[in-house]
Amino acid sequence: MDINVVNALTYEDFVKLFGNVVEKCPLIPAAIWSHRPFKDLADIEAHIRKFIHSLPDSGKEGVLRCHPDLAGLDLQRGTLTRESQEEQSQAGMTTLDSAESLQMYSLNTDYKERFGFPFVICARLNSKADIVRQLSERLKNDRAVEEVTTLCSLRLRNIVLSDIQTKL
Ligand SMILES: NC(=O)NC1=NC(=O)NC1=O
Repeated sequence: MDINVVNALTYEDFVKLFGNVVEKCPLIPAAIWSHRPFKDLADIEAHIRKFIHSLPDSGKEGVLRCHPDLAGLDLQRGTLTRESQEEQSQAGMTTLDSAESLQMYSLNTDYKERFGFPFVICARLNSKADIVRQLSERLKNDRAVEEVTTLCSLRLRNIVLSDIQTKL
């Protein structure tokens, strides 16, 4: 998709197209719209990263809390966003056996109790085994915001590198 097409979008169409590049945080594309015209896709990504990293810790934690647990209640209830559903199923979260589901529930619960926000990882870039390993390891330390910006970049590319007209 041509960056000039993105730059010509109304505010409403821009948020309609990019509103969920950061899970359930339409505020972020709504805020960076002010920075158009964008040079290219990387410029859009840079503005989103800058916005997220400029947030106070409470704001960063709020962004993390907008992410559904992997293999959590939203998945079981069928209430995931389209993007999350695709990402979680691609990472094997929809085909866990009962022991794996229990392990994910237990690790996610421990993680939220320890940090006060959910474990977030870019599911598209990790296998089921990677996710369990990272979740276990990160119970010791955390790099969740980097995962959010990586996740966002993949969603952004998915939109920008596809046919814009079909999404408006
Ligand atoms: N807690 C999470 O990491 N959730 C997710 N990661 C993804 O890539 N998609 C999600 O829904």
